[in-house]
Amino acid sequence: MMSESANWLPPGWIVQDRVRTSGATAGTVDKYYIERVSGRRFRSKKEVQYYLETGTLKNKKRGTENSEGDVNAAQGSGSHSNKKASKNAKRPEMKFDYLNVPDRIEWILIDAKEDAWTPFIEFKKNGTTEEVKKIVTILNEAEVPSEDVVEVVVSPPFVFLSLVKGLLRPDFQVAAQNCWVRKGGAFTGEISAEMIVNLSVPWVILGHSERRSLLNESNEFVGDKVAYALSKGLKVIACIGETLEQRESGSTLAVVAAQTKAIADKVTNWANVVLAYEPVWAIGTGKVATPAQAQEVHLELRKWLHDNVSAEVAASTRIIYGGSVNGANCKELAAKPDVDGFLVGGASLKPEFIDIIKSATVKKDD
Ligand SMILES: O=C(CO)COP(=O)(O)O
Repeated sequence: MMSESANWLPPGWIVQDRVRTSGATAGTVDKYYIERVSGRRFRSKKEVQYYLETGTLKNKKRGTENSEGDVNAAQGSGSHSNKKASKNAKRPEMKFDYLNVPDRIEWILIDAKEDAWTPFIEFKKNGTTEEVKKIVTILNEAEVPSEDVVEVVVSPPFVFLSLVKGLLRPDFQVAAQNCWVRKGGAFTGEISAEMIVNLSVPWVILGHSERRSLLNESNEFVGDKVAYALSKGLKVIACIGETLEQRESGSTLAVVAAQTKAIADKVTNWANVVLAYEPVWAIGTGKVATPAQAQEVHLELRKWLHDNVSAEVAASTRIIYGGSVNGANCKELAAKPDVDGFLVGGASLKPEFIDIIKSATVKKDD
C-alpha cells in the first residue's frame, strides 16, 4: 500500500494505491482518494471533484457506498466477494455520539467597534425550553460591558431562535447555527437564509467544524453558503480550523488558508464577515490552544487577507478564537493582538461565562 498526495486535492486528503493480493485480478492496483477527517474514500477524481464542489455525494446506484464509506468502491465489479467484503468491512469508529446528542446554544460576543474586540461564546446544554429560559434570564441579569465595548450574539438551535429572540435583552443579538447554501426550495429539513432574515435574526454561523466533518461540508460548499447568506443581508461567523492530524503534520496554516480562500473566492464584501478560528482538536476537549498558538494563526490569517484580499479587509475583519475557552484562560487569550473575540461552548454553561464576556475589556485596560 502506498500513500501520496495529489496536487489538485485540498489539504487533508490522501491518495492510496492498493494492490489486490488474491483472486483473478491479483496485482491490479486500485486508487482511492481519501478525505482524512471524514474517512470518506472515492474511486475517481470526478467523484472527488463533485463532492468538493457540492459537498454531497454523486448520485449513484444503491449500495455502491460500502460500510467503510468508500464511494463507488465496488463500482464496475459487483462481484460476490466484493459485496461480501463490503458487508463484513469493519465500520470506522464513529466520532459522534448519536445517542447523547448535545443540544447546543451558542453565545457570540462581538465587538461593535471597528478597532474593538470580539468574543464569541458558545453555550452547550440540554436545550429544553425551560433550560433555555434559565440561560436567557442569567444573561439578561448579567452586568456586562456596554454595547460599544462588546457585541453579544446568542445562537441557539433553530427551534429556540424565536423564543430566545423574544426574551433576550435588547442589547444582545441572536444568530442561527447554520443555513442552506442557496435559495430555499424543495430541501426538506433545511432552513434557508431567507427564513432567518424573515425572523429578523441578523447573524448566522457557517462552516462549524462539526458540520464540516460530520456532515461533509467542503470548503467550497461553506464558501458558497457564506456568499449566499451575505447576499441575503445576514452577517456571517465563518468557522475554520485544522484537525489534530493536520496540526501535527505541520499543515495548519495551509489548511486555514485553503478554508479562507474558499470563502474569499466567493465573497467580495467582507464587512459582515467574522472569521472564527477553531482548532478542531481544541473544541470541547479542554485542550485550549496556547495564546501564542492562537495569535500565530490569527496573525497569519490576517496576513493572508492582506495579501489575497486587501489591506483594508485584513485590518477590519474580526478574527475570533474558539476551543476550550474558559474563565481562567480568556484574559490571556484576549490580550493577544490579533485575537478579536471568542467562540465558547462548555464554559458558557457556568458562571465564568460572564467573566469571558468581560474579558472583552482586556485590551482596552492596557
Ligand atoms: O465548539 C465550540 C465553538 O463552536 C467551542 O466549544 P468549547 O468551548 O466547548 O471547546
